[in-house]
Amino acid sequence: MILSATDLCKSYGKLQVLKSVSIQCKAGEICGVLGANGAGKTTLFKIILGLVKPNSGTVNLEAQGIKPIGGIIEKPALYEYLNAYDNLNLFCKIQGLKVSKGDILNRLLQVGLPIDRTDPVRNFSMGMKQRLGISIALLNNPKCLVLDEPFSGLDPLGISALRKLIIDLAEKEQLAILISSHIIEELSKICNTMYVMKQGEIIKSGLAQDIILENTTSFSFSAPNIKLSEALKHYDVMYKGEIAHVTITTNQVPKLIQELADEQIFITSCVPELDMDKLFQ
Ligand SMILES: Nc1ncnc2c1ncn2[C@@H]1O[C@H](COP(=O)(O)OP(=O)(O)OP(=O)(O)O)[C@@H](O)[C@H]1O
Repeated sequence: MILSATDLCKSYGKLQVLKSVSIQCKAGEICGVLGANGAGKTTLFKIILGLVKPNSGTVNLEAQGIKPIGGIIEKPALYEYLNAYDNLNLFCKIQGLKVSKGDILNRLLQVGLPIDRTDPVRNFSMGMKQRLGISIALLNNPKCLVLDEPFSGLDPLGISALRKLIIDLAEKEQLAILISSHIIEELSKICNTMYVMKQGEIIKSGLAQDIILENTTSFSFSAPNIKLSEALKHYDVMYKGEIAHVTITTNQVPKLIQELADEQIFITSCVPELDMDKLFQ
């Protein structure tokens, strides 16, 4: 296990922000922390990064080297008036790294940044700033990367490009990556494991796929002739055009698809719909 945080507690005055939080992440794993605003995600990440001291509990990092962990909290801290190259060069100096011009250009390429952009990073899109932030976080080769709400403020294309970069870093570099978000769809597409946080406590944890399926109480089925189904009359169903929203558990889905196929209704898509109340119960 690269990262093991155990029984972390943190209070600000009377407010208990973290109540015995334990979390683990291994090499090559992308681990999501899902929680509503104020659940304590940023505080947890700050403690893991060593920026805030917990009242009790431990953070153990199984990594050698001068920087076992790197990360971005809230948004990347960049020198807005410098260009990407100069930002990276300056952070290399701050972190005591001797690098050539070629190394810096390679690092920009690694995170998919154009090396011909010489204008200040204040002109950069949020997605480009996140990439540069990740490049800075990766200096000195940490084994663990912590990204607090990395998708916030990005458009769908930016989200998908950043998702690809994060998956590559986990798979190719075998980094242990911790990501927070309050949007489950963002985490479900990228995480292997997931922790659900509510008011400073971990209320659920496990494989991301299992958590999603266990908390899915309805599916939407699409087919051009779905409204003609007799089988669906035996289910709790609501129609919207060619889509039927059916209250059904995951293990009932194959039977329903078979019943529909027997009626010559061939499903073109079947999408699980998470029950957020159940998820945060
Ligand atoms: N330095 C601080 N002093 C006092 N209270 C704080 C401090 N930092 C965080 N808090 C409080 O701790 C709680 C958890 O905050 P935190 O930022 O960790 O939550 P979060 O899950 O990251 O929320 P968000 O998704 O809105 O960023 C909030 O009630 C917040 O106001």
